[in-house]
Amino acid sequence: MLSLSLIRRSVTMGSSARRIRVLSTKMGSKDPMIKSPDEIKSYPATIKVYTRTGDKGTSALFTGERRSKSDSVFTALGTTDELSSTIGLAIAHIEGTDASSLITQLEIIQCLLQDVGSNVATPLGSARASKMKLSRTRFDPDGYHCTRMEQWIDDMSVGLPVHRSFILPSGGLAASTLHIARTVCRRAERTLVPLQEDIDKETMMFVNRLSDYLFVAARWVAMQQGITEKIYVHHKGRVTEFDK
Ligand SMILES: Nc1ncnc2c1ncn2[C@@H]1O[C@H](COP(=O)(O)OP(=O)(O)OP(=O)(O)O)[C@@H](O)[C@H]1O
Repeated sequence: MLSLSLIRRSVTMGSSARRIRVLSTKMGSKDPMIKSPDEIKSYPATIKVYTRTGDKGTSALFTGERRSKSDSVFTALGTTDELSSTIGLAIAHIEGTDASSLITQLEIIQCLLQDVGSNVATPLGSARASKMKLSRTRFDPDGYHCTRMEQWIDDMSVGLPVHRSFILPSGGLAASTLHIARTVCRRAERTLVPLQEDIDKETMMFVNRLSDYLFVAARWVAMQQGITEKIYVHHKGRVTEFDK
């Protein structure tokens, strides 16, 4: 079986997996979505990344429906993609540091964001969303991922310095990148709000919890790396060396 995550990536992130699907259709498979690993291995190594079908400003949902790329669904998909990319950058800054134990969690989250994209790309109210597609793209039905992330948040929170004031996005390259990821996450959440009728409620919960996770993760990384976070101070009347 072609793994579900591969199928999902094909819809949401523009990977070569969709080309595999297109190719398998041409090869005459009854169900183009389901291929054995051996069949996939036998595909030519140079599968084209582009189909040119999106050149006129429309693209396809997982249901096959085509919509304008300015549609809210693609805004949400694109923002989820940005979020995952930013987490990838944070991982690159964490690698090889004292905070590297966090990478497994961040990679799991990147995979879950693919699943979020699949959920978004299969609108619940769409007449073209078959039962099979809906069950494949159902996100976190028992709330497992959200609950696990809450546990991760609680675990990381132990021992973090307590501040009475705002913590500024700071704490070194890795922590600051996680803060950027947090802000992209909040933007992703805002893009999901208009789609609430068409996505699973657990998708909203997960993305909302993820911004909390990224905030705590940024602080935890700074602490692991021995970098002091910057705290908000009220500046009115405070003289700096440039004011003299
Ligand atoms: N600009 C976009 N923003 C967000 N999501 C997009 C965008 N363009 C496409 N997508 C989504 O990502 C998937 C893969 O992207 P891809 O670039 O392959 O699509 P396309 O532009 O329609 O096709 P092609 O690039 O082959 O002409 C699409 O099926 C669609 O769900």
